[in-house]
Amino acid sequence: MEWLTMAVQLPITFLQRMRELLGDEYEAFLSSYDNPRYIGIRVNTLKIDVESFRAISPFNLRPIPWCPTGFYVEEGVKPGKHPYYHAGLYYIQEPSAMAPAEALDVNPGDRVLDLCAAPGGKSTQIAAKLQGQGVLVTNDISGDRTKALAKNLELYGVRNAVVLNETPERIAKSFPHFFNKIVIDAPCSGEGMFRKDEDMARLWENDWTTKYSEMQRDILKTVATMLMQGGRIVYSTCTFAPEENEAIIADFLEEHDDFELIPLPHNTGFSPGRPDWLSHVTETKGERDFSADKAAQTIGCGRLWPHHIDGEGHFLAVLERIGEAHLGDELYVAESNNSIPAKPERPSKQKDRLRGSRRDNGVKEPDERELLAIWDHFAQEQLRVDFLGEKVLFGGHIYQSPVSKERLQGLKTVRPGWYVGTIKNGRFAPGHPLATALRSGEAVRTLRLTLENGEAVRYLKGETLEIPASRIYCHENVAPKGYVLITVDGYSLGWGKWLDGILKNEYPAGWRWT
Ligand SMILES: C[S@@+](CC[C@H](N)C(=O)[O-])C[C@H]1O[C@@H](n2cnc3c(N)ncnc32)[C@H](O)[C@@H]1O
Repeated sequence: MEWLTMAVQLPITFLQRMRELLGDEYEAFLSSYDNPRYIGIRVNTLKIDVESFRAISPFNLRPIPWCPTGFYVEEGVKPGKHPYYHAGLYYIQEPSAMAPAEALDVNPGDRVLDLCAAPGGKSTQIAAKLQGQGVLVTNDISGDRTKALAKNLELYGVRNAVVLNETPERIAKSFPHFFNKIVIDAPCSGEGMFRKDEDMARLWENDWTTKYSEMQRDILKTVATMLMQGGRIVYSTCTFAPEENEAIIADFLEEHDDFELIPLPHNTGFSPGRPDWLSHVTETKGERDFSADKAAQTIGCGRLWPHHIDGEGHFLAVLERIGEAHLGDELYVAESNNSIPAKPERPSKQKDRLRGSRRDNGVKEPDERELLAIWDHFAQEQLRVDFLGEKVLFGGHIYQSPVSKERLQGLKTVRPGWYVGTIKNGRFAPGHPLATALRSGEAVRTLRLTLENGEAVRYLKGETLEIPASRIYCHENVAPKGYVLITVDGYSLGWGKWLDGILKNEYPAGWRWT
């Protein structure tokens, strides 16, 4: 393959196609590759509101026009190297990539599917819009990538997400007409990311548009079966090729007369879709003609161009299913009664009972109900939270799940919900994600660390800290001994265990500051 060397190396066949399509605009497009790439952060409103973050922000912030919680930070700053990043106060995200979740128009209580979700940029953005109410089913076909997805959801303190590692077809069988919002951030040829990620340009092949467009068409068709009437799908790619963009939308509209395209506003940096480029698809790929009516509608799609806006190349389209959505009244979808018992047993009694039951017959393990009761007791004694959803035991761990167990039956589930902890030797050991999703008043003991004396970083490095009892803030008559929620300036970081002036560090080894 031949290349043109700019600040990045660009494939010549790609540039020839862009010259043909863009005409007079081509030179401006090409010179955008010599501009620096933009770094964006998005404030996590599950943890802090935008104004409060602006007041404490360690970086200069410039608003991103299409995302009210998104900001550009200056080149050279390292937003991933700050205790506030470890507190999940913001997500580092390419600015254009913030557009699709905004167009999805998510509200608390919605049932949302993020089908191609790893590493979680859109999922964390959607979760912030849900504000803990409703359900987010987040999925990726790559098992490896779901690990980063789960970790990001945990870092950002998401309480109502299920993480799956499935094919669209298998999810569709379990969730027919279940969702009212779906985002498909489709696998694509990635042409819009060449400036940000040189590997994308290096690996690009001329036939990728054909390969990916077949995949995208199948995904969109399958996903439509999971959307309820009145629901909305946002389809997005980070590529320029019309085969993967307007052509996918025109074909979909042709085959689904119960859907309409909702035109995107073009006042926030979005350029219109390019119906005129569909003839290029027909000519070069020999594909059938698009109906004039459906083709014309694709002008309502949105394109983000690197020579028009401060961000990389993106495409998005909003599709709505005609009809009215009926979500029901529950904040969560799970139907089971999950109330915490009024008078839980003391842990010591539970421990005796569990040990006793093993002694009686030599083999009996505590059953699920007994283990969940230990979690109930911990929550009752140590936390000040109204837990929503269904508590479930899964792979030896306890979760609060926003959907009923039956829904997930047979699906490759990475996380059935919010991981709250596990039972070890008859006692509840709180999980790290329980801490990251708590606000400072929600645990009975809190320790506030600050940036100034370096204690927050020492905690994040896994060090044991000497802390006098007077610094442990305790609710009511609770003693300082026990699990303590550690915060930086009041924003949760993780657990510590305090005893006699020593804070044992419970920050997980894999998350540590290096
Ligand atoms: C553009 S990336 C997603 C980025 C993500 N939405 C974000 O904002 O962080 C596309 C993802 O689609 C996944 N993928 C590819 N084919 C898929 C399929 N058939 N079903 C679900 N996910 C798929 C890939 O593993 C990849 O992680």
